[in-house]
Amino acid sequence: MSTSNNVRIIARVRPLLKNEIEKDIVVRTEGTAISMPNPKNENENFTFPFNAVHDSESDQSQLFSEVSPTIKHLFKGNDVTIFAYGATGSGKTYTMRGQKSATERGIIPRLLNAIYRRGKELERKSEGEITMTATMSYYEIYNDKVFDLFMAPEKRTPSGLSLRDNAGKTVVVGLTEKEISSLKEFETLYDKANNNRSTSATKLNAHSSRSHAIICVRVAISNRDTGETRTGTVSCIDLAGSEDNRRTCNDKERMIESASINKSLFVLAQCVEAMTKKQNRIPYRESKMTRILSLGQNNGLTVMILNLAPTKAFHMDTLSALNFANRAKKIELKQAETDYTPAATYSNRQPLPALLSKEPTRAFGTAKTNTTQHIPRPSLAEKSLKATRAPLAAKPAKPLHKPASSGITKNRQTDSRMSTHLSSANIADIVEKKVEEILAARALESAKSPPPVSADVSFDFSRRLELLEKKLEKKADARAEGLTYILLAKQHTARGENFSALKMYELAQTYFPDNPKIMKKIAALRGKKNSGMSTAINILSRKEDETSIMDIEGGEIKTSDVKEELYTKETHAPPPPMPVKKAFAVFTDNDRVDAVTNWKEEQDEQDEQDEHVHNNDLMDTDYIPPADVQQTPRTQSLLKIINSEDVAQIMKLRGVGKKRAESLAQHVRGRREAAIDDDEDFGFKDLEELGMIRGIGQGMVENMRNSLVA
Ligand SMILES: Nc1ncnc2c1ncn2[C@@H]1O[C@H](COP(=O)(O)OP(=O)(O)OP(=O)(O)O)[C@@H](O)[C@H]1O
Repeated sequence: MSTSNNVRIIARVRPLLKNEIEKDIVVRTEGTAISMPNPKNENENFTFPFNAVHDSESDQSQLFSEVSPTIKHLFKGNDVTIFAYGATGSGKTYTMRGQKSATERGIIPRLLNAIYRRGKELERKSEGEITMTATMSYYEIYNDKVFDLFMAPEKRTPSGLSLRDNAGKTVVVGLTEKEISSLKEFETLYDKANNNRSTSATKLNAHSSRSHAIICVRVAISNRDTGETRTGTVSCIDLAGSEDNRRTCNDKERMIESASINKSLFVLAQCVEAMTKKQNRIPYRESKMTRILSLGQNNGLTVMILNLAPTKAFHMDTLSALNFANRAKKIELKQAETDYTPAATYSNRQPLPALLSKEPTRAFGTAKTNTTQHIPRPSLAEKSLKATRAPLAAKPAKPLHKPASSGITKNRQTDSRMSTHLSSANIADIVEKKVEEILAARALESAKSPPPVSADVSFDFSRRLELLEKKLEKKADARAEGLTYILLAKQHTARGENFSALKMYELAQTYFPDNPKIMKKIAALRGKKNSGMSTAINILSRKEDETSIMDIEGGEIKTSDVKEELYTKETHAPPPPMPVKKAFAVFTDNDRVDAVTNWKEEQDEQDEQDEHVHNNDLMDTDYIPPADVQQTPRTQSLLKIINSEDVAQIMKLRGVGKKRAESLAQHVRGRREAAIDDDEDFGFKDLEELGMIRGIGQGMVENMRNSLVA
């Protein structure tokens, strides 16, 4: 047995696609590191070391050599998680699934192939004493709901399948499990199931995955002579792409999908951050995807493939993904039960730099070059196991055919022991978790055999469990929905769409009626309408091939380089006559996550007392611009013209033809019609909001604004 890190992060840069050109390449491989320039200052370079790096020349079989060593671990009865992370169009599906031809098959079919070969070899060598069975389940998480991919979409129940915790593992209740006896059988099932997956075309990828697809293969190795069976599960996850809605030109439905995708990736980032900071509470339960991944919860090996697109068009998304991976790299988990010795066939590798990496995670966009130093230190295996596990680490659930009272007594003992350290909210969590465990055990039992008529489980108790189960499900759904509104609100806030943000917070409030943070945000956003202060606005405008800062102050617009932090924060200023500085950054939702979490890091010390508020990470890290911002006269005139819905007036603005003017007027009309009260201020509130309209953009807004006399 040896000490080893349980998380390996491999970067993979995909080759150029037909429509991409060499001169646009910004991502370079340097041994086991990835380097790319700062989008704001090309003279600066960011460097990120990984366990291994695969450049565009590396083929599917070379990449698979990173994963194949985990099979040994799996056959010893341990769990393995392999996931692909990256922006839309960066090559996740290609990596996990691949193409039909033998050379281009991805990790999943190769893994299955290798499992079969190993199983057959074991059977042959042991002359039948050892046998292997493999069962497969395949599901997707779409809009935070779990759907069985073995089931055709028209047969799905809209609310999806529910999750239960069982002995520290998350179980998807009612999921089809199919035994697969040959590779051929696997391929037929896999192909058929993939047709049930939710994909759609975005501007960035014609077959973009809109869901997280998770394939689980349970491998059971049985010894005929001893009667012993060891079971390990490998989960392969093709995560949905993180994306910038403005670049993908997503419509409303796609935006909701994106909100959900980004929410789970947001929570994933939060989990990773919590693990790296060795926080006791890892918020993995906040989204279904992180719950199922159980990153940092179960004792297993994790291989994360960070897929990167090489060109400038993906610059920000790539930085965001690298930033995410940089955090994940710091995860140190329990000492592995077995050696995890990666294959030595690929040259671009480095032995576990993640374990040695000591540098705290830094935000992107700061002026310094991000080069990680490797400082050896002793293993923190045992310590970090405690740190990375949630304090409520589950004990195996008592099967229901045992006297119910014994299970309950035990739960009580555990709870009272913990209650000296935990808040009442956490105790409620424990109780909820225990009930879920019991329900999960029951779900598993009933899946195996028809429900026994047990004298131990009284009718009353069963009924109580059922009611609790229903209550929990309802609660989870409502909570997920409420969180989605909060996330949407955050996204609108990030884009300066305060009107829509307010609407979203109001919707969220119906799910969390007494939440003081939401109340505060609503009050701030309502108050924003009545603000009256002078402003200097920094707008970070992002175009396909250049990024610049525009300083708008008293009607003057000038372009300048970013000198300090890219993901700027709004700075609060005292009341008039002092001007308030508002820094507004237009960036992707993922960048937003980074920005929010980086901002949070700085605020952490001041905000510690605030932390207990409803234990809600989405709410805790939310950030609302100050309400006290005043617009310049020119901005006000522009907004007045647009909000007038007068096509003739709008057409007088520079660069605006009839079609565009009509479209702008129509947007305003739509907002007016959507307004709830007659006296509601429905018009566009600021330039950023205007720039977010499809086909307008910040450049056009600037143009229109410049055509007005100050
Ligand atoms: N290593 C590679 N070699 C050759 N082609 C690749 C490679 N990686 C990706 N591609 C191609 O790039 C395109 C985008 O890849 P893919 O669909 O896998 O992206 P994705 O990250 O899964 O996107 P999404 O999140 O939108 O589903 C596809 O045409 C794919 O065939």
